[in-house]
Amino acid sequence: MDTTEPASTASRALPTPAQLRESQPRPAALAEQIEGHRRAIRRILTGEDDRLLIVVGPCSVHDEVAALEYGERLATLADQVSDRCLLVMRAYLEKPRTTVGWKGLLYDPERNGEGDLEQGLIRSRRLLLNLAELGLPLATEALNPIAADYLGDLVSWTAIGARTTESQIHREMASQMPMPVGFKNGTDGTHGMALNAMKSAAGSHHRLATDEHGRPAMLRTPGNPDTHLVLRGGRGITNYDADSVAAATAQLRESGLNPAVMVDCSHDNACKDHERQALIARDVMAQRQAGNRDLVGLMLESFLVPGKQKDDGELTYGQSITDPCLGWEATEALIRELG
Ligand SMILES: O=C[C@H](O)[C@H](O)COP(=O)(O)O
Ligand SMILES: C=C(OP(=O)(O)O)C(=O)O
Repeated sequence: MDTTEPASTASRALPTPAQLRESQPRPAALAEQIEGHRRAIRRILTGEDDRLLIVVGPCSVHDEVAALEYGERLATLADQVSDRCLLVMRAYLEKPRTTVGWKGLLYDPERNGEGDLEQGLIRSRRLLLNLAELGLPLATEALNPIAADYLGDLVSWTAIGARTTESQIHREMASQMPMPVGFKNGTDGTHGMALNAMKSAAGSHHRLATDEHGRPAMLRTPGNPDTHLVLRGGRGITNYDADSVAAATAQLRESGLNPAVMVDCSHDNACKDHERQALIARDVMAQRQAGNRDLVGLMLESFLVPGKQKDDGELTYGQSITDPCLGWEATEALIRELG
């Protein structure tokens, strides 16, 4: 028998979601703005609004100053293209890792491996408030269900990532979310599990969760009718081409689900080559122009400076430390061309 003691686990109390929200409240005008953004996204998903939904921004936020500068530029562009596109900024504070790695501003804001969830939560909420004040709708990936309780009131569109689409816990969480939710296809490139996720999230669940005061609670969820599929490729297979999109939308229809699809131009669709994102976006637009109105949205990973860098010394301002991103100039030119 192995008698080795497990490594000791240190515990640090955190503010409750209610306490954090109270210390950094969402003003009433912002609440109205966010509800308006959620409605606008829903209208695109149901086809009532023909504009293109574009979720665009850094793979991850590691530097709030650079994220805010990006947000300012995006807000200006969003106004200029608003007749054709609805731009939603990726403000991703939690990163799912294939094995291990930095998990995002929320967990380890100083990126020194020590972790500081209290500061991470405070800084994440402050950043979302500052970005929302720019008038931008915001997107995040909801990874830890408890984190969503601290930040979800500031978010207009949520992703459930490729690594968690099959998780019942995430489907239950999505079923309670007050905003549209995109389920990514799995990391193997198949989309069946995302369709199952949409069916599950549409229904009501009894969730074992915590309430806004951090107390364990049984929550009965209302079900979320505003979910959709995000095609992101997987294991060397891309799935943004017309045949793959047609196969996915046919299956969505057969399952009685909304056929509205977003193509993630990054991740396995781009084989992690950020420059391919523009080619993919143009291919999707050509499909739209050829009459495919099930294609309602695009996701782009984009930051101020193109590419990515290792986080092991002096950093280049505005460049990703996770997946490679399009730079600002290429992003702006591409978005002006789309729609
Ligand atoms: O979007 C970011 C990454 O693709 C995801 O977090 C996985 O990253 P990793 O494979 O580098 O851990
Ligand atoms: C992690 C992400 O995507 P995926 O779940 O598709 O890998 C992401 O969009 O940051």
